[in-house]
Amino acid sequence: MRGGRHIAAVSAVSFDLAAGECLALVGESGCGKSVLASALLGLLPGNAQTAGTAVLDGIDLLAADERTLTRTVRGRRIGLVPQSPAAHLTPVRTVRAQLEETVRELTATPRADIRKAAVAAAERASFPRALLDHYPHQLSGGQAQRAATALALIGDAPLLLADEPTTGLDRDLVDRTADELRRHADDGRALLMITHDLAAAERIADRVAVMYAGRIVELTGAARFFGAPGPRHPYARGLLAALPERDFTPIPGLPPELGALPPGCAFAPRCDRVSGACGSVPRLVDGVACHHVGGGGGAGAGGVDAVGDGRVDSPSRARSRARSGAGAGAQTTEEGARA
Ligand SMILES: Nc1ncnc2c1ncn2[C@@H]1O[C@H](COP(=O)(O)OP(=O)(O)OP(=O)(O)O)[C@@H](O)[C@H]1O
Ligand code: NI
Repeated sequence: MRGGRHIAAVSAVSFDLAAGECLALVGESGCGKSVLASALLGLLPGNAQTAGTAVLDGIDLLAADERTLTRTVRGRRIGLVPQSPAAHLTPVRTVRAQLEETVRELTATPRADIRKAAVAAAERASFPRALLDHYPHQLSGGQAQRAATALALIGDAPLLLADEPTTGLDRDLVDRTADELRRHADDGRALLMITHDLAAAERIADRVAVMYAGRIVELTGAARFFGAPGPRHPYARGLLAALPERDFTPIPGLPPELGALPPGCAFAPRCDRVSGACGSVPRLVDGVACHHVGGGGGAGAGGVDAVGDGRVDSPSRARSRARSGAGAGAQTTEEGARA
Protein backbone atom coordinates (compact mmCIF):
# COMPACT_ATOMS: atom_id res chain seq x y z
CA MET A 1 0.00 0.00 0.00
CA ARG A 2 1.01 3.70 -0.13
CA GLY A 3 3.79 4.71 2.22
CA GLY A 4 5.14 1.15 2.45
CA ARG A 5 2.21 0.02 4.58
CA HIS A 6 1.32 -3.66 4.46
CA ILE A 7 -2.07 -5.28 4.94
CA ALA A 8 -1.88 -8.88 6.16
CA ALA A 9 -5.13 -9.93 4.49
CA VAL A 10 -4.57 -13.68 4.96
CA SER A 11 -2.08 -15.22 7.40
CA ALA A 12 -0.97 -18.74 8.27
CA VAL A 13 -3.92 -20.39 6.56
CA SER A 14 -3.64 -24.13 6.12
CA PHE A 15 -6.32 -26.60 5.08
CA ASP A 16 -6.95 -29.42 2.68
CA LEU A 17 -10.00 -30.23 0.68
CA ALA A 18 -10.79 -33.63 -0.77
CA ALA A 19 -12.72 -34.53 -3.89
CA GLY A 20 -16.38 -34.91 -3.02
CA GLU A 21 -16.08 -32.64 -0.01
CA CYS A 22 -17.59 -29.24 0.75
CA LEU A 23 -15.76 -26.83 3.02
CA ALA A 24 -17.64 -23.70 4.05
CA LEU A 25 -15.47 -20.68 4.77
CA VAL A 26 -17.29 -18.21 7.00
CA GLY A 27 -16.39 -15.01 8.79
CA GLU A 28 -17.27 -11.34 8.98
CA SER A 29 -16.96 -8.95 6.07
CA GLY A 30 -13.34 -8.00 5.41
CA CYS A 31 -11.74 -10.97 7.18
CA GLY A 32 -9.92 -12.18 4.05
CA LYS A 33 -12.17 -14.81 2.48
CA SER A 34 -12.19 -13.38 -1.04
CA VAL A 35 -8.47 -12.58 -0.92
CA LEU A 36 -7.85 -16.25 -0.15
CA ALA A 37 -9.99 -17.30 -3.13
CA SER A 38 -8.29 -14.78 -5.42
CA ALA A 39 -4.87 -16.07 -4.36
CA LEU A 40 -5.81 -19.59 -5.45
CA LEU A 41 -6.77 -18.31 -8.90
CA GLY A 42 -3.79 -15.98 -9.30
CA LEU A 43 -6.18 -13.05 -9.42
CA LEU A 44 -4.71 -10.87 -6.70
CA PRO A 45 -3.83 -7.31 -7.68
CA GLY A 46 -0.27 -6.71 -8.86
CA ASN A 47 0.90 -5.20 -5.59
CA ALA A 48 -0.04 -8.29 -3.57
CA GLN A 49 2.56 -10.70 -2.24
CA THR A 50 1.94 -14.35 -1.50
CA ALA A 51 3.97 -16.99 0.30
CA GLY A 52 3.48 -20.69 0.84
CA THR A 53 1.99 -23.33 -1.42
CA ALA A 54 -1.48 -24.28 -2.63
CA VAL A 55 -1.37 -27.54 -4.53
CA LEU A 56 -4.16 -28.68 -6.82
CA ASP A 57 -3.62 -31.69 -9.10
CA GLY A 58 0.13 -31.35 -8.60
CA ILE A 59 0.16 -27.68 -9.65
CA ASP A 60 1.29 -25.12 -7.09
CA LEU A 61 -1.25 -22.41 -7.75
CA LEU A 62 0.76 -19.74 -5.94
CA ALA A 63 3.85 -20.42 -8.07
CA ALA A 64 2.12 -21.07 -11.42
CA ASP A 65 2.79 -18.61 -14.25
CA GLU A 66 0.04 -16.69 -16.01
CA ARG A 67 0.06 -19.04 -19.00
CA THR A 68 -0.52 -22.12 -16.83
CA LEU A 69 -3.25 -20.34 -14.91
CA THR A 70 -5.00 -19.24 -18.10
CA ARG A 71 -4.67 -22.48 -20.03
CA THR A 72 -5.08 -25.13 -17.39
CA VAL A 73 -6.38 -23.68 -14.14
CA ARG A 74 -9.07 -21.02 -14.52
CA GLY A 75 -12.31 -22.57 -15.63
CA ARG A 76 -10.71 -25.98 -16.21
CA ARG A 77 -9.36 -26.97 -12.81
CA ILE A 78 -11.06 -24.27 -10.77
CA GLY A 79 -14.55 -23.01 -11.51
CA LEU A 80 -15.20 -19.66 -9.87
CA VAL A 81 -18.57 -18.35 -8.82
CA PRO A 82 -17.45 -14.77 -8.22
CA GLN A 83 -18.60 -12.54 -5.38
CA SER A 84 -19.67 -9.70 -7.68
CA PRO A 85 -21.16 -11.40 -10.74
CA ALA A 86 -22.44 -8.18 -12.23
CA ALA A 87 -18.86 -6.91 -12.37
CA HIS A 88 -17.53 -10.29 -13.52
CA LEU A 89 -19.82 -10.72 -16.53
CA THR A 90 -18.86 -9.01 -19.79
CA PRO A 91 -21.17 -5.98 -19.92
CA VAL A 92 -21.47 -5.73 -23.72
CA ARG A 93 -22.45 -9.33 -24.47
CA THR A 94 -25.60 -11.26 -23.76
CA VAL A 95 -25.69 -14.09 -21.26
CA ARG A 96 -26.26 -16.54 -24.10
CA ALA A 97 -23.18 -15.29 -25.97
CA GLN A 98 -21.06 -15.67 -22.84
CA LEU A 99 -22.35 -19.15 -22.12
CA GLU A 100 -21.76 -20.25 -25.71
CA GLU A 101 -18.26 -18.83 -25.74
CA THR A 102 -17.45 -20.63 -22.50
CA VAL A 103 -18.85 -23.93 -23.81
CA ARG A 104 -16.72 -23.49 -26.95
CA GLU A 105 -13.55 -22.67 -25.01
CA LEU A 106 -13.79 -25.22 -22.23
CA THR A 107 -15.53 -28.25 -23.68
CA ALA A 108 -15.28 -30.43 -26.76
CA THR A 109 -18.92 -29.85 -27.68
CA PRO A 110 -19.45 -30.12 -31.47
CA ARG A 111 -20.31 -26.83 -33.14
CA ALA A 112 -23.87 -27.84 -33.91
CA ASP A 113 -24.61 -28.60 -30.25
CA ILE A 114 -23.14 -25.49 -28.65
CA ARG A 115 -26.42 -23.59 -28.58
CA LYS A 116 -28.15 -26.48 -26.84
CA ALA A 117 -25.28 -26.93 -24.39
CA ALA A 118 -25.44 -23.26 -23.43
CA VAL A 119 -29.16 -23.54 -22.72
CA ALA A 120 -28.53 -26.65 -20.64
CA ALA A 121 -25.79 -24.82 -18.71
CA ALA A 122 -28.24 -22.02 -17.88
CA GLU A 123 -30.78 -24.54 -16.71
CA ARG A 124 -28.31 -26.23 -14.38
CA ALA A 125 -27.99 -22.96 -12.46
CA SER A 126 -31.71 -22.11 -12.60
CA PHE A 127 -31.03 -19.17 -14.91
CA PRO A 128 -34.33 -18.33 -16.65
CA ARG A 129 -34.32 -19.28 -20.33
CA ALA A 130 -36.32 -16.16 -21.18
CA LEU A 131 -33.44 -13.96 -20.05
CA LEU A 132 -30.72 -15.62 -22.13
CA ASP A 133 -30.61 -12.76 -24.62
CA HIS A 134 -30.37 -10.11 -21.93
CA TYR A 135 -27.24 -8.11 -21.20
CA PRO A 136 -25.79 -8.16 -17.67
CA HIS A 137 -27.13 -4.68 -16.85
CA GLN A 138 -30.64 -5.94 -17.59
CA LEU A 139 -30.39 -8.61 -14.88
CA SER A 140 -31.19 -8.39 -11.21
CA GLY A 141 -28.43 -9.23 -8.73
CA GLY A 142 -29.78 -12.73 -8.20
CA GLN A 143 -30.15 -13.36 -11.92
CA ALA A 144 -26.56 -12.23 -12.54
CA GLN A 145 -25.51 -14.55 -9.70
CA ARG A 146 -27.13 -17.50 -11.45
CA ALA A 147 -25.61 -16.54 -14.82
CA ALA A 148 -22.17 -16.53 -13.19
CA THR A 149 -22.85 -19.87 -11.51
CA ALA A 150 -23.85 -21.35 -14.87
CA LEU A 151 -20.57 -20.14 -16.39
CA ALA A 152 -18.54 -21.55 -13.49
CA LEU A 153 -20.00 -25.03 -13.89
CA ILE A 154 -19.35 -25.40 -17.63
CA GLY A 155 -15.71 -26.49 -17.45
CA ASP A 156 -16.45 -29.40 -15.07
CA ALA A 157 -13.54 -28.27 -12.94
CA PRO A 158 -12.50 -30.58 -10.06
CA LEU A 159 -12.50 -27.60 -7.66
CA LEU A 160 -15.39 -25.19 -7.39
CA LEU A 161 -14.77 -21.92 -5.63
CA ALA A 162 -18.04 -20.27 -4.82
CA ASP A 163 -17.68 -16.81 -3.30
CA GLU A 164 -21.04 -16.04 -1.73
CA PRO A 165 -23.01 -17.90 -4.37
CA THR A 166 -26.34 -17.27 -2.68
CA THR A 167 -26.17 -13.55 -1.95
CA GLY A 168 -29.29 -11.73 -3.04
CA LEU A 169 -31.34 -14.87 -3.56
CA ASP A 170 -34.61 -15.75 -1.87
CA ARG A 171 -34.54 -18.59 0.62
CA ASP A 172 -36.04 -21.04 -1.84
CA LEU A 173 -33.45 -20.18 -4.48
CA VAL A 174 -30.69 -20.22 -1.87
CA ASP A 175 -31.60 -23.80 -1.08
CA ARG A 176 -31.78 -24.77 -4.73
CA THR A 177 -28.45 -23.15 -5.55
CA ALA A 178 -26.77 -24.69 -2.51
CA ASP A 179 -28.19 -28.10 -3.34
CA GLU A 180 -26.99 -27.79 -6.93
CA LEU A 181 -23.47 -26.99 -5.72
CA ARG A 182 -23.69 -29.92 -3.30
CA ARG A 183 -24.62 -32.19 -6.17
CA HIS A 184 -21.44 -31.18 -7.93
CA ALA A 185 -19.48 -32.15 -4.83
CA ASP A 186 -21.33 -35.45 -4.66
CA ASP A 187 -20.23 -36.01 -8.26
CA GLY A 188 -16.66 -35.93 -7.00
CA ARG A 189 -15.70 -32.27 -7.12
CA ALA A 190 -14.23 -30.35 -4.23
CA LEU A 191 -16.27 -27.33 -3.20
CA LEU A 192 -14.98 -24.35 -1.28
CA MET A 193 -17.99 -22.23 -0.45
CA ILE A 194 -17.43 -18.79 0.98
CA THR A 195 -20.60 -17.59 2.62
CA HIS A 196 -22.23 -15.37 5.21
CA ASP A 197 -25.23 -17.64 5.09
CA LEU A 198 -24.75 -20.12 7.91
CA ALA A 199 -28.01 -21.86 7.04
CA ALA A 200 -26.66 -22.57 3.53
CA ALA A 201 -23.40 -23.79 5.08
CA GLU A 202 -25.29 -26.05 7.46
CA ARG A 203 -27.30 -27.40 4.57
CA ILE A 204 -24.39 -28.55 2.42
CA ALA A 205 -21.00 -28.32 4.16
CA ASP A 206 -18.99 -31.26 5.49
CA ARG A 207 -16.60 -29.01 7.38
CA VAL A 208 -16.65 -25.38 8.43
CA ALA A 209 -13.65 -23.05 8.55
CA VAL A 210 -14.14 -19.84 10.51
CA MET A 211 -11.91 -16.93 9.60
CA TYR A 212 -11.22 -13.90 11.73
CA ALA A 213 -8.89 -11.03 10.81
CA GLY A 214 -7.11 -13.06 8.14
CA ARG A 215 -6.65 -16.27 10.12
CA ILE A 216 -8.59 -19.48 10.38
CA VAL A 217 -9.59 -19.67 14.03
CA GLU A 218 -11.60 -22.86 13.87
CA LEU A 219 -11.87 -25.78 11.45
CA THR A 220 -14.49 -28.30 12.48
CA GLY A 221 -16.85 -30.94 11.10
CA ALA A 222 -20.17 -29.34 10.18
CA ALA A 223 -22.26 -31.75 12.26
CA ARG A 224 -20.25 -30.86 15.33
CA PHE A 225 -20.25 -27.14 14.47
CA PHE A 226 -23.99 -26.76 13.96
CA GLY A 227 -25.10 -29.49 16.33
CA ALA A 228 -23.61 -30.67 19.58
CA PRO A 229 -21.22 -29.80 21.09
CA GLY A 230 -21.03 -26.74 18.83
CA PRO A 231 -18.03 -24.61 17.89
CA ARG A 232 -15.27 -24.09 20.43
CA HIS A 233 -13.70 -20.79 19.50
CA PRO A 234 -15.40 -17.85 21.26
CA TYR A 235 -15.72 -16.01 17.95
CA ALA A 236 -17.28 -19.01 16.21
CA ARG A 237 -19.69 -19.44 19.13
CA GLY A 238 -20.57 -15.76 18.83
CA LEU A 239 -21.25 -16.06 15.11
CA LEU A 240 -23.77 -18.82 15.73
CA ALA A 241 -25.33 -17.09 18.73
CA ALA A 242 -25.92 -13.99 16.59
CA LEU A 243 -28.34 -15.88 14.35
CA PRO A 244 -32.00 -14.82 14.70
CA GLU A 245 -33.04 -18.45 15.11
CA ARG A 246 -30.56 -18.88 17.97
CA ASP A 247 -29.85 -16.21 20.63
CA PHE A 248 -30.02 -13.21 18.27
CA THR A 249 -27.19 -11.67 20.30
CA PRO A 250 -24.57 -9.87 18.24
CA ILE A 251 -20.87 -10.05 19.12
CA PRO A 252 -20.02 -6.69 20.68
CA GLY A 253 -17.54 -4.44 18.88
CA LEU A 254 -16.15 -4.59 15.37
CA PRO A 255 -13.42 -6.63 13.69
CA PRO A 256 -10.02 -4.94 13.69
CA GLU A 257 -8.56 -2.98 10.79
CA LEU A 258 -6.20 -5.46 9.07
CA GLY A 259 -3.57 -2.75 8.69
CA ALA A 260 -3.55 -2.23 12.46
CA LEU A 261 -4.02 -5.60 14.11
CA PRO A 262 -3.68 -5.78 17.87
CA PRO A 263 -0.68 -7.80 19.06
CA GLY A 264 -1.58 -11.35 20.03
CA CYS A 265 -5.02 -12.82 19.46
CA ALA A 266 -6.91 -10.47 17.13
CA PHE A 267 -10.24 -11.40 18.73
CA ALA A 268 -9.13 -10.60 22.29
CA PRO A 269 -10.59 -7.05 22.36
CA ARG A 270 -14.08 -8.49 21.73
CA CYS A 271 -13.72 -11.71 23.69
CA ASP A 272 -15.40 -12.40 27.03
CA ARG A 273 -12.71 -14.92 27.93
CA VAL A 274 -9.73 -12.63 27.40
CA SER A 275 -6.76 -13.08 29.75
CA GLY A 276 -3.04 -12.40 29.86
CA ALA A 277 -2.39 -15.43 27.63
CA CYS A 278 -4.09 -13.66 24.74
CA GLY A 279 -1.08 -11.40 24.27
CA SER A 280 0.40 -14.03 21.96
CA VAL A 281 -1.14 -15.30 18.72
CA PRO A 282 -2.73 -18.71 19.35
CA ARG A 283 -1.88 -21.44 16.86
CA LEU A 284 -4.51 -23.66 15.29
CA VAL A 285 -4.23 -26.86 17.32
CA ASP A 286 -6.75 -29.66 17.01
CA GLY A 287 -8.94 -27.45 14.85
CA VAL A 288 -9.11 -24.41 17.11
CA ALA A 289 -6.88 -21.38 17.66
CA CYS A 290 -7.64 -20.14 21.17
CA HIS A 291 -5.62 -20.13 24.38
CA HIS A 292 -8.69 -21.09 26.38
CA VAL A 293 -10.09 -24.08 24.56
CA GLY A 294 -9.10 -27.32 22.91
CA GLY A 295 -5.40 -27.92 22.50
CA GLY A 296 -4.73 -24.65 24.28
CA GLY A 297 -3.45 -23.08 21.11
CA GLY A 298 0.17 -22.87 22.33
CA ALA A 299 1.86 -19.52 21.83
CA GLY A 300 3.72 -18.75 18.65
CA ALA A 301 3.43 -16.13 15.98
CA GLY A 302 1.26 -17.85 13.46
CA GLY A 303 1.99 -21.52 13.13
CA VAL A 304 0.70 -23.02 9.91
CA ASP A 305 0.53 -26.57 11.15
CA ALA A 306 -3.09 -27.41 11.54
CA VAL A 307 -3.13 -30.55 13.63
CA GLY A 308 -6.42 -32.35 13.44
CA ASP A 309 -8.79 -30.33 11.37
CA GLY A 310 -12.14 -31.76 12.21
CA ARG A 311 -12.24 -33.93 9.12
CA VAL A 312 -15.30 -36.10 9.18
CA ASP A 313 -14.57 -39.63 8.05
CA SER A 314 -18.08 -40.45 7.02
CA PRO A 315 -18.51 -38.47 3.84
CA SER A 316 -21.07 -35.95 2.90
CA ARG A 317 -23.81 -38.19 1.71
CA ALA A 318 -24.21 -39.94 5.01
CA ARG A 319 -24.08 -36.57 6.68
CA SER A 320 -26.76 -34.96 4.58
CA ARG A 321 -28.99 -37.93 5.08
CA ALA A 322 -28.44 -37.80 8.81
CA ARG A 323 -29.12 -34.09 8.68
CA SER A 324 -32.58 -34.46 7.30
CA GLY A 325 -33.32 -36.60 10.34
CA ALA A 326 -32.62 -33.51 12.49
CA GLY A 327 -30.74 -33.44 15.78
CA ALA A 328 -30.47 -37.09 16.59
CA GLY A 329 -29.09 -37.95 13.16
CA ALA A 330 -26.47 -35.26 13.33
CA GLN A 331 -25.47 -36.45 16.76
CA THR A 332 -24.95 -39.99 15.54
CA THR A 333 -22.84 -38.81 12.66
CA GLU A 334 -20.80 -36.75 15.05
CA GLU A 335 -20.17 -39.69 17.33
CA GLY A 336 -19.19 -41.74 14.33
CA ALA A 337 -16.78 -39.06 13.27
CA ARG A 338 -15.23 -38.80 16.71
CA ALA A 339 -14.84 -42.53 16.98
N1 LIG B 1 -6.60 -4.74 -3.51
C1 LIG B 1 -6.55 -4.54 -2.21
N2 LIG B 1 -5.73 -3.64 -1.67
C2 LIG B 1 -5.67 -3.46 -0.34
N3 LIG B 1 -6.42 -4.11 0.55
C3 LIG B 1 -7.26 -5.02 0.08
C4 LIG B 1 -7.38 -5.29 -1.32
N4 LIG B 1 -8.32 -6.25 -1.48
C5 LIG B 1 -8.74 -6.56 -0.24
N5 LIG B 1 -8.12 -5.83 0.68
C6 LIG B 1 -8.32 -5.88 2.12
O1 LIG B 1 -8.19 -7.22 2.52
C7 LIG B 1 -9.16 -7.52 3.51
C8 LIG B 1 -9.90 -8.76 3.17
O2 LIG B 1 -10.77 -8.52 2.09
P1 LIG B 1 -11.71 -9.64 1.48
O3 LIG B 1 -12.32 -9.09 0.24
O4 LIG B 1 -10.96 -10.92 1.35
O5 LIG B 1 -12.80 -9.79 2.61
P2 LIG B 1 -14.00 -10.84 2.69
O6 LIG B 1 -13.77 -11.69 3.87
O7 LIG B 1 -14.17 -11.52 1.37
O8 LIG B 1 -15.22 -9.86 2.99
P3 LIG B 1 -16.72 -9.86 2.40
O9 LIG B 1 -17.46 -10.85 3.23
O10 LIG B 1 -17.17 -8.46 2.64
O11 LIG B 1 -16.65 -10.22 0.96
C9 LIG B 1 -10.05 -6.30 3.65
O12 LIG B 1 -9.71 -5.65 4.85
C10 LIG B 1 -9.74 -5.47 2.46
O13 LIG B 1 -9.80 -4.09 2.81
NI1 NI C 1 -15.55 -11.45 -0.06
